[in-house]
Amino acid sequence: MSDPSFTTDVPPSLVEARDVRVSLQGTEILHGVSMTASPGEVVALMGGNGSGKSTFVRSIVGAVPTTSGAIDLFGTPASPQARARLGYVPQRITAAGGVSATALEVVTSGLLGSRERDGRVGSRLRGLVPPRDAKARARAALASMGVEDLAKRDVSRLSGGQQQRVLIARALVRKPRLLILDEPMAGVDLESQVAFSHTLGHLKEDGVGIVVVLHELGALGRHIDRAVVLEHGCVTYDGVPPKDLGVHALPGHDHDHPHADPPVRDGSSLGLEAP
Ligand SMILES: Nc1ncnc2c1ncn2[C@@H]1O[C@H](COP(=O)(O)OP(=O)(O)OP(=O)(O)O)[C@@H](O)[C@H]1O
Repeated sequence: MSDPSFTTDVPPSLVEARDVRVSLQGTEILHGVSMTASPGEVVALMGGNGSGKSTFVRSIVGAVPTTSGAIDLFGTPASPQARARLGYVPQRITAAGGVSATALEVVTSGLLGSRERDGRVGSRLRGLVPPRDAKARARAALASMGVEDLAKRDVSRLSGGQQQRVLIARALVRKPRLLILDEPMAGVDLESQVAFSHTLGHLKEDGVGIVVVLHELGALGRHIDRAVVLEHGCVTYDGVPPKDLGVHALPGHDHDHPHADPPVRDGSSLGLEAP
C-alpha cells in the first residue's frame, strides 16, 4: 500500500471494544460486548437476526452512542478523526441517496475526507475537491471489486449487488487499515463473492484488519481467522470459526451442549497476541 501510515507505527489492535453497552429508545441492546481485531486479522461477527451485530458495528463507527464501556481505534480512544480513517460499508445502504452520481463519483467521494454515517453519499459530492489521482485510485478500487466497467454508470440504476460492490470499492479507495463491513455479501452473486474473497486475501496480506458481519462464512470463510457470535446483545462465542457455526448463530440456540471451543464472554481472555 502506498499510504505511509499504513505500514508504520502499527498498534497491537486496530479496534478494541471493551464491555460496550448500547441502549436505543430506552432498551438496552448491547449488554457489554468486547471484541478486538488486529492487523491482518479477519473477524466475522455472527449471530441471528436482531442479536445486535449492526448496532455493535454502528457503535464502533460512532453512528450510535454507547452508554458505557470503551472503544479504542488504532490504539487510542475512538474519536471522529480515528473514525474517519476506517473504511465502513453499512448494511442496506443507498448508494446514490437520490442524487444522480456515477459509480466512479461515488467511489471518488470516499477520498473526500468527510464520512457520512448512514451511507447516503450523493449529497456530499458537490463542492469538495478530491486528490489529483482520485480517478485513478477510484478506478483501481472498482477494478478490485470487478466492477471497473460500471464506472460511468449511474449508481441509482445499478442492481443491488452492483451497488454493494461499488460501495465496498468506495470503502477500499482510501486504503484503510481497518475495514468494517456489515453483511457485504448480501445480494451479491457468487462470482462477485469469490472476487471479493480474493480482494480480502490481499487486504489481509497488506495487514488490514477486517470486521465483517456475516450470516454464513460462505465464500469468505477461508479468510476468517476468528468468529465472534452475538446472541441477544451478548457475546456467546469468540474463537476459531467452528464448522457448525451456522447452528450456533441461530437465534434461540440454547448452548446447552459442548462447543468446538469453550465459549468465552470476554475477548480479552482469548490470549490474542499483538503481532
Ligand atoms: N434505532 C433503533 N431503535 C430501537 N431499537 C433498535 C434500533 N435499531 C435496532 N434496534 C433493535 O436492536 C436489536 C438489534 O438490532 P441489530 O440491527 O443490531 O441486529 P442484527 O444482529 O444486526 O440483525 P440482522 O441480522 O437482522 O441485521 C433489534 O432488536 C432491533 O430491533
